[in-house]
Amino acid sequence: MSEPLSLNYLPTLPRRRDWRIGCAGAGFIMRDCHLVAYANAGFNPVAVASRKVETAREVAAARGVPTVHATLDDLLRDDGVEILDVAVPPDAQPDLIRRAVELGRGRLRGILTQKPLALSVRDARDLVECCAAAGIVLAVNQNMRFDQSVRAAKDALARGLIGEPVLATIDMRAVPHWMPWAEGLPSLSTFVMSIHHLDTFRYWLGTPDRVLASTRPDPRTRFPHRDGINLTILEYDHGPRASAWDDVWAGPKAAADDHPHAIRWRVEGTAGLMHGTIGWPRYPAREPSTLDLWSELVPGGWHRPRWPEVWFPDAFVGTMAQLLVAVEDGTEPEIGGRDNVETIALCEAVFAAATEHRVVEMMKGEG
Ligand SMILES: NC(=O)C1=CN([C@@H]2O[C@H](COP(=O)(O)OP(=O)(O)OC[C@H]3O[C@@H](n4cnc5c(N)ncnc54)[C@H](OP(=O)(O)O)[C@@H]3O)[C@@H](O)[C@H]2O)C=CC1
Ligand SMILES: O=C1CO[C@H](CO)[C@@H](O)[C@@H]1O
Repeated sequence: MSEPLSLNYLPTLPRRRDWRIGCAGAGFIMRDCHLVAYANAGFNPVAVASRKVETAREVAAARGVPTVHATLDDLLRDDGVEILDVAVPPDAQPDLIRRAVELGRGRLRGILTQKPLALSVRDARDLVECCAAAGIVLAVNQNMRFDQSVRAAKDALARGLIGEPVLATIDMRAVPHWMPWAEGLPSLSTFVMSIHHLDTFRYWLGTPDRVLASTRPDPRTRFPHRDGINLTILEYDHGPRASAWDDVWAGPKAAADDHPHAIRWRVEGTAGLMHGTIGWPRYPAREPSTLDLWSELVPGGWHRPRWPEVWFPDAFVGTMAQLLVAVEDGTEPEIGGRDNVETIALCEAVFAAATEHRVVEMMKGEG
């Protein structure tokens, strides 16, 4: 093996680390990913609220957040909060954001929402317009773009290291832990899990021109749902094809003892190829994602750069950083609400293609 290839996989950090962040939601992702990452990065969460005050109290004590508000509305009214960080169920998020804009107008500088921004393009677009009209920067925690291997692959693509992209695939054989709020959502795996992979394809290759998809329920998930295992093909008129197998069943769990769950990705180009793994299925163990690259343009055979950071929780530095940088520079965030509207549109297209058994054409520039 040759010298490690130097790929840019880290986020750009803001000049100020002490932006005062208010945390709306205190569930798994806020407690174990957002707040852990912010502590590591030296960010400044000043207050937290949850639906139940006890949840917020526990998280504040565990993660050292100085102020607990009794209600979410109290947090949204907190004059000391400059940046709002939202992590509540997707069907509760739009109303919370609208209320945050109403109560934070003239004070709040930015909002970071969890993915999906909303469960429909219509709602997502409305949130973008509502924040823009109030002068609040809207960014989305669509954080697979900050998975270290996904980001490094984007750098390799942008530098033309594998030539023109031909085929990209993501093969997921892993079991997400659905939260209770997932029951009753209009879509399960498309908007909660596949969205990561669909957004990654958009990040690497852009928005596709059309979508083919198939879905079936997941035998492990006991509540009624339409989209469980998702099989998706994306077509780009300029050439590339992308495909994800989001196998959230992955066989009986006991079989995984000898054949561990995994997410593998691969991108082939006219002058090279790269493939990698996503370490998340081993969470909470810290297993870094990986990338191996071979290119006609980079001498030395296979390159296997490695890094210590992991997607969960380290990538959550990047999603907050992109918002803070945008607020400081007066620019659109790297993953702005407007961009995420197009990912929601892609989720809608995949869900329609799979459930209505038809090829769906994408409208570009949805945001
Ligand atoms: N980007 C990523 O990689 C990930 C994103 N997520 C997203 O983060 C969000 C939260 O997920 P997660 O932390 O796993 O879920 P949890 O169920 O662990 O936490 C949910 C949080 O939202 C609150 N909540 C529940 N229902 C409502 C409601 N109707 N209105 C307002 N608040 C409510 C809960 O309050 P209380 O407990 O006090 O009742 C709790 O604070 C989801 O949108 C999910 O899609 C999740 C995992 C990974
Ligand atoms: O990455 C993820 C892992 O699975 C979760 C569901 O359990 C998703 O919500 C999440 O975004």
